Amino acid sequence: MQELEERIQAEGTVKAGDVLKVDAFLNHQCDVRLFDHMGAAWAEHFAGKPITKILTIEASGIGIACCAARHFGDVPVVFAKKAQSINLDGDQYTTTVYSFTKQKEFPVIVSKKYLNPGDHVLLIDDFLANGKALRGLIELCGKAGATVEGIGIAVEKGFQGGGDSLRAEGYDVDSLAIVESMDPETGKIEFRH
Ligand SMILES: O=P(O)(O)OC[C@H]1O[C@H](OP(=O)(O)OP(=O)(O)O)[C@H](O)[C@@H]1O
Ligand SMILES: O=c1[nH]c(=O)c2nc[nH]c2[nH]1
Repeated sequence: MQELEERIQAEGTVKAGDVLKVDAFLNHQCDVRLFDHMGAAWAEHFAGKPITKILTIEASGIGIACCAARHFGDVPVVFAKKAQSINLDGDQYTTTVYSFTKQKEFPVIVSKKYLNPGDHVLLIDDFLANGKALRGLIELCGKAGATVEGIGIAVEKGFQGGGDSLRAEGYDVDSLAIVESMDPETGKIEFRH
């Protein structure tokens, strides 16, 4: 998606440790017009799939998933929580996920009320790196008996391999920008096309 690549080139910075910082528009300050265009792009890619629900993971996926839902007939958006809460009641599907940016394991929790065997799920997230977050969401869908119809990602870091492993397993992964390489010394970012 040209618009997203241009924003990354213009406003993204490359940090040590394979971190791309795009918090000016994607995952701290949020450009909802861009999010809306991203939702439209996924709707075009996944047209014809019987999507009944969007599933994401807190925190950064939530805003993007909500904007995307407007392009999928306002299907419900469910976000997996990364902490237990007194506000979480009843039976839950749970697993654990290693967080790339926080560098520790988190529980990942969805109430059984909000993920069901009849659901055809589109997974949405801001970043795909090693694929840990998506593996967690896929596991929760498996536990619920829900079908994963596809995966929509804003920025995939292709060199970390998570997306390619999922594609090799047959998942339809639509990443709107795939970073092939990035250099913290020069700041140069190259995309896969
Ligand atoms: O493919 P992976 O290696 O799993 O990396 C991608 C995940 O990392 C980030 O989450 P993180 O927990 O770092 O932070 P967040 O709270 O900003 O969503 C991002 O939002 C993805 O969910
Ligand atoms: O802002 C972010 N930058 C990254 O490089 C990254 N990788 C996973 N999650 C990420 N979030």
